[in-house]
Amino acid sequence: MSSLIPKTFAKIAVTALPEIATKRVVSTSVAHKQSARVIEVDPLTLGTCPFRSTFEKVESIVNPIEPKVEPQELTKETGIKSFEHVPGPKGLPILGSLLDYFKKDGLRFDKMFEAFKVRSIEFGPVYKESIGPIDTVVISDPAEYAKVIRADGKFPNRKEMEPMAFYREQKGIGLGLVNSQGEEWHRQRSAVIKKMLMLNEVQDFSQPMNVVANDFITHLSSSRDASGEIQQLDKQIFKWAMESIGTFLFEERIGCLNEKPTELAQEFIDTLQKYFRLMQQLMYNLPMYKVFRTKKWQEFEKLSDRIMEVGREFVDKKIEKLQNADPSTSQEKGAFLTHLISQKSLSTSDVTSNAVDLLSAAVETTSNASLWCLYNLATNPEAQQTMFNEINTVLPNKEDVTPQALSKLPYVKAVLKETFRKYPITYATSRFLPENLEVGGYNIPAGTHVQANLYGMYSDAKIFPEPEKFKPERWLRESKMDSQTKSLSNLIWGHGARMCIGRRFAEQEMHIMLTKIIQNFKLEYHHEPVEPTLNTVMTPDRPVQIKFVPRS
Ligand code: HEM
Repeated sequence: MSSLIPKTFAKIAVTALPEIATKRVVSTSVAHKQSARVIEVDPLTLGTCPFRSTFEKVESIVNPIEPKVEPQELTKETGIKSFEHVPGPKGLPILGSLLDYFKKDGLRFDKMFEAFKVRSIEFGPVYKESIGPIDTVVISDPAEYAKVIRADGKFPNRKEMEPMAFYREQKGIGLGLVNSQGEEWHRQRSAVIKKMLMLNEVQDFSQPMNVVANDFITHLSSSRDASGEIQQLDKQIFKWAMESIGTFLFEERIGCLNEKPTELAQEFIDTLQKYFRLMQQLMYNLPMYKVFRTKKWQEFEKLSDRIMEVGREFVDKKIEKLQNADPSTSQEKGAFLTHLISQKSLSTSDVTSNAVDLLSAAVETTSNASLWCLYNLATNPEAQQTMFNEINTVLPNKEDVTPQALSKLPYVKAVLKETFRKYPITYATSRFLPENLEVGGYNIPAGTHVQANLYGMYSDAKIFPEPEKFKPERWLRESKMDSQTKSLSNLIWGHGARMCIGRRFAEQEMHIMLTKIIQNFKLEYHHEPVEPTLNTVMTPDRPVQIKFVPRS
């Protein structure tokens, strides 16, 4: 048992991208057994990654790749230093630097983004750290990380969300898009990608997003207390996020924003909130649940059972409806579940797993990103006024926020980008290298876990002058920022073939909702500053008490 402790802690410690955890991570050993081959890249399957296109034109990708040169030889021939020379904290045998995270005033797992920054200042733009037996290489130089992006293969490997994956394995349920790997992941992704990343498919959904956002404004208006603040604002935004993605996935309103949410909606919100909270606790703690069924695990299992059950109910209901539908009218535009069910490559269990994956990946991310946006706007009245003026010019009569209107609202988009820069909710990327790679003058062997230190890059004064200031202007077309630096904002969504599949959806729904909030309310903040902490994603460390003053 004692040997389990450092190992499992290490897994937790390096879980920088919260949607992910360790385990069946590296397929490089398999990759090495196969011979190198060139794979034609289908841009649709690959996904759109503007960051990638800035740095290179992808014509072909070699994956999986046979290492052509052994690390030592590479070092001798080219002067590139071997992996052993990568700087980093020394640490103890087996434990590595683990104890640094338990010292008084030391580094903290719930502030891993700060730990990355502190380490990179001490050890440089490429450093390695062993927390337990796992080596992680953290890269803080965008040009060096661009090499990792270029090396991203057709089947990029990332860490799993461990409790979620473990639950599904125990229950014999498909791992779904978030946690599956290799060809299995590709199969799932190919079935979903058209609906999620195609611009016109997502734009078709702007009208229902407007309806949900309008309901949210009504909900906020009636939730204001005597001082104009909204208690448990995070919970209210969570309801919006769930209603928005739920409407898209299940093709029907869930009822989260009703004055009295339906029983199912209320139960689903409570279940999901508890689920995320528990997931965080399980991810950032010893996974004793793998050894015996701890109390927390039993609770997590119960919540997961319920979530899968509700997902299954929605899917079954839809299947029944489709079976009874008139074929000439069953082609619903933008209907996501209908599309998934129609995919011959997916079983009903796959459909349920993917629907539940999308729901859980969508709610926590968009609700926290929106909360940070509102906080930034409330604490930066000038930026808020500029945003209001822009919205008022484009939509003087509070018309629907259409894709056409959004194309004329660059400042609204800049507010979201600047929010991600200040509070990168996914504060680091995660990849297992598919091939040996030179990064920063060191040879990093295939299979190594590497991460881009987004929080470090985004708060680096050499890259973003006055990083502590909230300045959406820096993202506008007319700003002096070079295009390579601008493209860094894309990394919040990951990169390459495995970048966030909900990106277009998330951006559109957040742009619409934020536009409507600023149209209807002036935001004020009269409390102590809020600090970021990790709660699966980067969240405010206390309730955000924003005053919502209705605009006349
Ligand atoms: C603020 C909003 C969001 C952010 C910042 C975000 C960020 C990310 C990141 C960084 C990844 C990992 C990408 C990689 O490894 O390259 C990811 C994956 C994923 N995201 Fe998002 N996400 C957001 C919203 C959403 C939404 C709304 C959905 C669903 C509608 C979604 C569904 C997913 C899924 C399914 C994956 C796994 C994709 C795969 O492995 O193929 N996300 N997201």
